[in-house]
Amino acid sequence: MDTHRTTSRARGGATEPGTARQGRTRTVPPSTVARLPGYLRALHALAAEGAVLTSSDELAARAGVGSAQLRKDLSYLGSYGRRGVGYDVAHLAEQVEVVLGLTTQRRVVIVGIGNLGHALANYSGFADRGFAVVGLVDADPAVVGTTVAGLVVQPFDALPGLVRATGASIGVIATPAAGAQVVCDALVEAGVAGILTFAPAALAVPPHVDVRAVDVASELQILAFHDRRRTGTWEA
Ligand SMILES: NC(=O)c1ccc[n+]([C@@H]2O[C@H](COP(=O)([O-])OP(=O)(O)OC[C@H]3O[C@@H](n4cnc5c(N)ncnc54)[C@H](O)[C@@H]3O)[C@@H](O)[C@H]2O)c1
Repeated sequence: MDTHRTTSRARGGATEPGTARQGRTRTVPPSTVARLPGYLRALHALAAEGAVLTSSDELAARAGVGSAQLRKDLSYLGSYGRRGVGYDVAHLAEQVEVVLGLTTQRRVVIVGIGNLGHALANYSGFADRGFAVVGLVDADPAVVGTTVAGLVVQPFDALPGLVRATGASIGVIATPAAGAQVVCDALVEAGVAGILTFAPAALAVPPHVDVRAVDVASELQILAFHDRRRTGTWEA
């Protein structure tokens, strides 16, 4: 995953609330923040299987990281596990959720209801992870007014009112790259705190807004690079 023009907030990682309350402010590094969703997914899977405790080896294996890395990451949360006992699955999941800001449900507006926008709007997995898709917007009159995933697609000029009325704090951009900055500006103007963009374009945002960019083609290019290096085919 590639991130364009992230803000100092995104670059600086997250502040762990428990430590701030205790008078110490511990910053969780961005690389650790990026691994926390994987730990949370593994913890939820363990909980669903009825596990009460887990070891760092087991959790690390499920999350696909080394156990030393996992222990280091969790130490930023003030969670060290108990020697010979391990980690309490429910408690650790709660700690990770607090750090990731998942204790309240986040509302999401999707702009661009084409192939990708449809798939995202219909994806049931967001609700399980603390996100509710509350609004859909498109610029094409043929798309506006249609119902997707139970929501009526709104016109572009309805975006500010929609964000305010729904209390959405995250905007997802699933438009072509050419229109992405205009959509980004409208989302910022409407008051969202974060933007997830799938459009392959660098976006400029003010410092109080975080941007995450999912650039699938770039990820494929990186895989191609590694494949080429492995097979030693460097010449064109
Ligand atoms: N479809 C995929 O699998 C896929 C994969 C990776 C990345 N992407 C990227 O995601 C984006 C969307 O892809 P897609 O395949 O869904 O495209 P699409 O053409 O099917 O849909 C784009 C939608 O955005 C709407 N739109 C265009 N300008 C707009 C604007 N200013 N405001 C509101 N709506 C606007 C269009 O009317 C259309 O409905 C593209 O940037 C694409 O590169 C798509």
